[in-house]
Amino acid sequence: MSGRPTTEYPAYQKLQEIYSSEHTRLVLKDLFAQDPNRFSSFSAQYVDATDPSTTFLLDYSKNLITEPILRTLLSLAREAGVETYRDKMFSGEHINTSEDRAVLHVALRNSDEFKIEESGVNEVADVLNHMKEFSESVRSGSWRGYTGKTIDTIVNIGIGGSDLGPVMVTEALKPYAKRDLNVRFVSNIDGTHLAEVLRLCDPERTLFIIASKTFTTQETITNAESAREWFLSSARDRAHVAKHFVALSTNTKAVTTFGIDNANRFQFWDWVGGRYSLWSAIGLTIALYIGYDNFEQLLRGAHGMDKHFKETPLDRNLPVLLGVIGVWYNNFYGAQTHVLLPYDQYLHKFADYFQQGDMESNGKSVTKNGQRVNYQTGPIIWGAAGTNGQHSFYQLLHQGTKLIPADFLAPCTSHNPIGNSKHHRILLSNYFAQPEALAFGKTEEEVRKELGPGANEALVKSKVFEGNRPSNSIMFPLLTPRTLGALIALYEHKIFTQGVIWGINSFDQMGVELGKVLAKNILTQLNGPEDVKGHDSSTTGLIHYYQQNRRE
Ligand SMILES: O=P(O)(O)OC[C@H]1O[C@H](O)[C@@H](O)[C@@H](O)[C@@H]1O
Repeated sequence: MSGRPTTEYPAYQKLQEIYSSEHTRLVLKDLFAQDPNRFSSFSAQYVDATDPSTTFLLDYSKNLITEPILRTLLSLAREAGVETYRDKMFSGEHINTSEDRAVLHVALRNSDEFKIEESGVNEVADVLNHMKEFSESVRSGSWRGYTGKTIDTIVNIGIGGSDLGPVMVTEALKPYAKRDLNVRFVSNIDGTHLAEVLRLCDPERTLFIIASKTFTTQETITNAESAREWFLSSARDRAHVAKHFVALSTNTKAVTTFGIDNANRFQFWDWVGGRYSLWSAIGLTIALYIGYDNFEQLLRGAHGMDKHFKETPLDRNLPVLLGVIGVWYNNFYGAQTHVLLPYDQYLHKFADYFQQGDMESNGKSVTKNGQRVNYQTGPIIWGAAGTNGQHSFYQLLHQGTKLIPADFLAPCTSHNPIGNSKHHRILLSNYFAQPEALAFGKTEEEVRKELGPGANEALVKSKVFEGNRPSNSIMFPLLTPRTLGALIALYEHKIFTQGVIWGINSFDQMGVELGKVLAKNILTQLNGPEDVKGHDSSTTGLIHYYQQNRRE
């Protein structure tokens, strides 16, 4: 994150040479045949230092790497200053230079271990207590709505980082949830989202959580105002808002203006980036759903990974290993995307979550010093829960023309062992089979043998799997709050590592601004064709079409 283009580091140039001279010889089948110990050399077990039951295995042996390549990739991380910038982050230095802010999501889950000087850090424990008290009163039924009834539905209104984290985690940790409490999410400005959720709510028993770091986000404020209107059409008296609306925000003034009691505001700070905020007050919906103690376990799990990232030498540092291996494909093999494939239905929002986490962080094309990069930065992140993907897009993973590095994740034990774990064994057999098929493929010779003499030539070719498609596999005993915390932090620090290597600022998001500004202007021009001014002919034509065809 020094802002130096990554191509200037000696290790980068060395990697370029290695790639040019060796990549045709990097064949997984051969690498495994040559080294019977490849799995043990290229895998590692993570164990939380204070809770050995929080553990996972990372197998990175099915990657197109050798020891010298990995060593050179780690040299690149060192030359780019990953260790220095990691320490700067943990000590509260303002590494988000464009916004002059510290980057301290690690302080939100710090059980007092790392000493961090930054205003607000000493308030973290108070906010957690506030969240504990509040979530316990709602869950126990002592918090009552305006007619004296208990709360049975939480509606989280927020977008981006104020939505995706709570959505992903409440889905992932459903087995720990209070099942008689419904959680619903409204993010999209499309009135359909709010309308369909409100249809499921009883105003006497619904609690709205207005989640917005800035409390100025158009979608969230508009949805919150409409929700308040809906609520007041039953409750009538504005004084009842206090029992049904709480805010999670850094913006005290805007929350008060909205009419939310200061006692019902949960504070956080500008050093928490939206996409790193589920650990802050933004996690209130999570605490309400799974209980504060489980929320705390989630924080502890992340803290364990923070310690690992901070203290482990780079060659055994799991986020760093994932980061540099990703750089290898992204910058040398020209891979454009990275796919996340959790074989756990509870993790079905994992890829959606890390689309923001990764793409908003590393989707940048200038360095921290303002120089246009002449190399690739953040990959396109996508994915879906296994085995569904196998029946849709895996065809392209196996036989398409693109290289798509993949991460496969799975629990050894299911929370739902129905049929004596029959389902889970089938699920896992697929989890094991897919990376194997991707890596080792199926040769023409094997296909011929299978089809027998005289087989149609085109058919033979179409059944060949070239293989040599890389993947990481991550396995954990059970998806617990603590394990999930560790896994999320693993990916957060991977993203950090890559951002430092690419010399970009992973912590601002200027790219979301332009569209917002244009939309505000266009909103004032939608009445009639005479209002539409200052656009290209395409935009003008589209707005005119809308004006001619709307039925309002
Ligand atoms: O929480 P807020 O302030 O409503 O922001 C919601 C989202 O807005 C923008 O799209 C970006 O800044 C995101 O990073 C952020 O998560």
